[in-house]
Amino acid sequence: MLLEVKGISKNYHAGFWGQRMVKAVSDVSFTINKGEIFGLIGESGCGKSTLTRIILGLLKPTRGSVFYRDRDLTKLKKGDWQRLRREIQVVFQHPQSMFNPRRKIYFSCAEPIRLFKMAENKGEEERMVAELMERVGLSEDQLKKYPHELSGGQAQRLSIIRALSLNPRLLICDEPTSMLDVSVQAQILNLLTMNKDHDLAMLYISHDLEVIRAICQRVAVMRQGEIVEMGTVQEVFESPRHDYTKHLLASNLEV
Ligand SMILES: Nc1ncnc2c1ncn2[C@@H]1O[C@H](COP(=O)(O)OP(=O)(O)OP(=O)(O)O)[C@@H](O)[C@H]1O
Repeated sequence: MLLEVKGISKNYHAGFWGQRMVKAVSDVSFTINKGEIFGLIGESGCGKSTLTRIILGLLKPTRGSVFYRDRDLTKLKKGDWQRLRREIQVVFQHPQSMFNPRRKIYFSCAEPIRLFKMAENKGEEERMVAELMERVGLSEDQLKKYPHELSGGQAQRLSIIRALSLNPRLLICDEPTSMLDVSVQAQILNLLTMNKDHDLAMLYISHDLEVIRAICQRVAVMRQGEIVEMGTVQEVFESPRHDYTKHLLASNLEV
């Protein structure tokens, strides 16, 4: 097992005086195995972002633990996180947020190479960046551009390749295709799944049932902060047990 989310709950204090309590996530547990793609389906506001931020150590849970290779991520110190950052990468819905808007694309592509001291010298760094560009099918001219000059699909392809270039063990994908055209979505999914044989595990968060069905092995359905159903993709899609899942599948609506 690579990741174990164990009894995670998160309450927020809302309202002007913080007197109202919002239960954003309630007692959520699941595991992700090495190399597995685990899907999390949920409507807007069900607590997906809160959960993602807890796994990434950006938010402390009210209760529960997140074990990554037997270490509790909720108790890690900053220095320990720096070492783990390379192993746990994330791809967001808005790829532009991964790039520094004032620096050219080259800067952002070379950033992880510099951060993790992956290149011996400038020449090697440039070769590594050029290789990244080739892997996503973008010309090297794009490196001289600024992030806002890239299309959403180009930016997402780069953010994925940038994350994968660090050879992470876990990739958290938070609605990576929801802002993109259908034609571009397929490219993104190909890029994500081409690394399948490299033991890369993924937490794939989406409201797109078709995508989840196509790429995941197991799936959890989340509603109002709780997991209402979990199983293999076959179990959940072919014999759903919970009314909410049945409703989602029957209406075949995007959540
Ligand atoms: N800082 C906060 N203070 C108070 N309530 C919050 C806070 N952040 C989130 N919430 C509430 O917690 C619940 C879960 O929010 P969260 O952002 O995790 O959901 P989500 O599934 O990621 O939604 P979306 O897809 O729209 O981002 C929502 O009801 C939200 O209003």
